[in-house]
Amino acid sequence: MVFFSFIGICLYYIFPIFTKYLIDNIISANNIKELKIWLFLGLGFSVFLHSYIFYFLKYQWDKIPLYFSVKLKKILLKKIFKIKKYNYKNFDKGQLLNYLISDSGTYANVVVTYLGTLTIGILRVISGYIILFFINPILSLISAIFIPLYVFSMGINKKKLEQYSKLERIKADEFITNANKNIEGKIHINLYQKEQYFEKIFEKKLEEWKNIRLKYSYWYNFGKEVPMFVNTLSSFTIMGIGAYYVISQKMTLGSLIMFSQYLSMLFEPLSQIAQAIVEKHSNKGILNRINDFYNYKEKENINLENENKDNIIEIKNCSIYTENKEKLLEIENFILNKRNGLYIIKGKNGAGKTTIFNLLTQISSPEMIKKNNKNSVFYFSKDFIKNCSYLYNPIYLFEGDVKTNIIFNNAEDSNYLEEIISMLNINNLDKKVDFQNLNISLGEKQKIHMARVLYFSKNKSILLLDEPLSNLDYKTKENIKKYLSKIKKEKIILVVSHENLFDDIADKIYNIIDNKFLEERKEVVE
Ligand SMILES: Nc1ncnc2c1ncn2[C@@H]1O[C@H](COP(=O)(O)OP(=O)(O)OP(=O)(O)O)[C@@H](O)[C@H]1O
Repeated sequence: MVFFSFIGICLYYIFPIFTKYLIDNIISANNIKELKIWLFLGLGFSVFLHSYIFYFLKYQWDKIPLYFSVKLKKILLKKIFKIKKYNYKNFDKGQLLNYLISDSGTYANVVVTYLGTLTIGILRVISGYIILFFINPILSLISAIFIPLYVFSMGINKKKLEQYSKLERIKADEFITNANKNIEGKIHINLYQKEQYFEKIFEKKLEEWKNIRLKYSYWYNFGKEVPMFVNTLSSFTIMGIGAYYVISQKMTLGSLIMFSQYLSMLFEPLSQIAQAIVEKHSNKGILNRINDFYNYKEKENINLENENKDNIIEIKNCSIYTENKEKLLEIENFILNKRNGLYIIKGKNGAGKTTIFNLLTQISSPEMIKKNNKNSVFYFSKDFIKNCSYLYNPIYLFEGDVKTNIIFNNAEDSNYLEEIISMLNINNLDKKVDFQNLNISLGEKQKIHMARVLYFSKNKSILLLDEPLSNLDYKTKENIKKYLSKIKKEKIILVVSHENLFDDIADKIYNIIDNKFLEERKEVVE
């Protein structure tokens, strides 16, 4: 690209020579015949020059930030997927959407434009200056005085721009989060006729963003205009001094006009450099946060206990706190050895049942666990997550048919899939799941969810089921019961349920009563 740009610069430099020739040789000699040739050549050259600039410089240059931003978007999504599950809650959804949709594009544009403009711009400034020096050394030296002034003017609003660019992004994130909520909640909002209420919140967020954006825009345009002022000032001054040279016949008019054309060619890259520097400052907020996110390092996995081969789970004298540091429950003794079976956890709403599952699968932070004394233990086997399939709520359906929603892109195990779907009475594997999942009923969603977790549990030894019976019909519930009583011989199944349907096939029942995790029914060892 630098090579193509260099050729472009050389071609560009031919134009002022045309002008000088026109003024000093054709106009002064009243040569109409040569004027026609001049016009013809000039036109041909302009077409060639601008075709070259359009294709090799503008179009090819444009590809670079586009390719870079596409690559960056892919990298950022990978990074999002790598964030530990329990740290994910610390990220704002709007912020992550902004990273993927807008910030990555701006980042690529700013970096590529900045580096490109600096390299090509400096090359153009140096070569342009050499030409000016050869035309008129004194005028070129006067022009040089303006260069440091120009450079200084580029950084005049640096601090303000950086400050507002950071703030602008924060407000944009909040706005995107809110916009996303409105889109997701549209039907609910309509049902309660609360459009005005949500519009007000939306407008408030929009207004906050707009006000910061205005301040940002003020400093952005101010920062761009100061170098332009230096530009005008310099060409104005130099033309005045040049006019003196022409009047005192030390320079021809053609040379002065050629000089002024080359001068504008010198100030053009300088303006572009100034522009690129202003862009860099004005997007500092984006550059910094993308860099920070890219370099984001997470705390190492908190190692809870040493490997204990006898038990799958061993929790003794521990308290579980919520993310807001409120005590949720105490577990005096919860030991699950490697004996297969069905274990039920009960308790009122908000007692902490799901939290236990989330802690075991590291969706909730291990920091929520507090050991009460030195004999306390919070242990689950290291490969717990690897060996477990978890019916995690809320239900997640994605674009694709029902079958894809069950097996993702896994190779199809037809017999196994058939066994699951007939047990769950699923008969619409080809049905497309629409944008809002409106064409899938609540019970159908729960069945797809259940089918997925069972399909993925084939080679796993632990199954965690959080409210597996929600919205299901009686027949399907009975089928699930039969199915679980069969597979409990091969797996450890932990179930959170408010229903008593599984009680008679359960090997043990736990209950959370008054914030205490208790064994309600001891295991019957056959
Ligand atoms: N990610 C979280 N951030 C903040 N608080 C949380 C989080 N997860 C759980 N909690 C708190 O923990 C409490 C217990 O939630 P949990 O989902 O474990 O209850 P549950 O026993 O499964 O209830 P339910 O039967 O209603 O599903 C909640 O009231 C909530 O305040």
